[in-house]
Amino acid sequence: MTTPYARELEIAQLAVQRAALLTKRVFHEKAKGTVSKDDASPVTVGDFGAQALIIAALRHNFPGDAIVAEEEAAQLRADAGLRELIWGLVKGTRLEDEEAEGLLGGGVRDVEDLLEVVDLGRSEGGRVGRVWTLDPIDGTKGFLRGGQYALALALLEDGDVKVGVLGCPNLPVDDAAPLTVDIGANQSDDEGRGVIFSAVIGQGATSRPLSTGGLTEGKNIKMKEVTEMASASFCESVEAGHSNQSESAQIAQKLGITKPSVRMDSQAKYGSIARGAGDIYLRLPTSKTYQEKIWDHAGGDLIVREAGGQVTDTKGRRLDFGVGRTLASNSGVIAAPAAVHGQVLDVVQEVLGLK
Ligand SMILES: Nc1ncnc2c1ncn2[C@@H]1O[C@H](COP(=O)(O)OS(=O)(=O)O)[C@@H](OP(=O)(O)O)[C@H]1O
Ligand SMILES: [Mg+2]
Ligand SMILES: [Mg+2]
Ligand SMILES: [Mg+2]
Repeated sequence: MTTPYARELEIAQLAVQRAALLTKRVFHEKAKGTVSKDDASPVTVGDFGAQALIIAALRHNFPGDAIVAEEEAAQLRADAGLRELIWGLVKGTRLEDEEAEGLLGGGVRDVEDLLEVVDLGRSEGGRVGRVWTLDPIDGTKGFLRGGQYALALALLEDGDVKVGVLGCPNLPVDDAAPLTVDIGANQSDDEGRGVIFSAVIGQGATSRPLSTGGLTEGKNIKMKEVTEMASASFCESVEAGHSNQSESAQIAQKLGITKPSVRMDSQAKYGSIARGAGDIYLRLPTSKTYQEKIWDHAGGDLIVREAGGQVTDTKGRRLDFGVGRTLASNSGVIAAPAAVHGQVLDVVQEVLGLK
């Protein structure tokens, strides 16, 4: 019998690996084709290009599955220059290994098809059936700033995360490399950087170097044991608008944490704590109206849980990916080693006045 989700995992990892070739090219270009979305957040030719390449691989391999992806083609339909720029990048992006490229299959046919594949990610999600969540560049602000970013892909089945893949081109390959605090900019994908984190439900979590060809061998990863809070630190967002940083400082103080938080963009935070390079990921709501998006958390949630962690919101509920495109029934995120999650949750609730 084959291992459950083996094919989904292989395709997801290869699709992320191929799309990372494109995002790395854009990362090194000064002009990244940035446009502003309706909510004033940025999107680049890298986001659109990576979304097109990953969805083309899913369309070919799993034609019946629904896809919930972050970007949509409306802005490309209105801007011929922008879509030609993206098409130029997409058509030239192939894995160096022909067998791996063959497995992905299909590809994007032409500019018209580019718009079509991007818009295949408009599913409303939900509690029934197979749904892929895709964030082609998670941490676009980090990507623009020269910080961390991630290509994030996950498979939900009936609302549960079954497969999670995070490609992090700017993180060290070495699982034991310490996280540096000055991590909000000046990151690179030089030699020794670029990693894919993956997990399948019930099968543990792995990391492997991001390659330009086929998949390299993976290693199992585990969260670090936190024996005393004084030696731990939080891993948090860079953008002050994405997580309440003054409340997290109070929580750290109450827990006896003295080290400064490691601020890092994107789901690279989940990957970093899953491999034991960081300890605890905290994301505290900044507004009552913002709803977290499922593509910002699905992959990271499974990778951390499969590495020995627990992930809940600030009310202690598991993240619910089955309610649509957002985590409408959750508020904030606490990801920590299972043994200390309860202790962190207690203090979070005390500071937020939730108990
Ligand atoms: N107001 C608000 N509150 C919370 N979260 C928000 C908010 N606005 C945006 N986002 C989402 O944050 C995603 C990036 O999260 P990060 O934790 O990496 O943020 S940060 O860049 O480190 O600050 C980012 O993902 P990308 O758009 O893929 O970059 C957004 O989806
Ligand atoms: Mg995101
Ligand atoms: Mg994104
Ligand atoms: Mg975005």
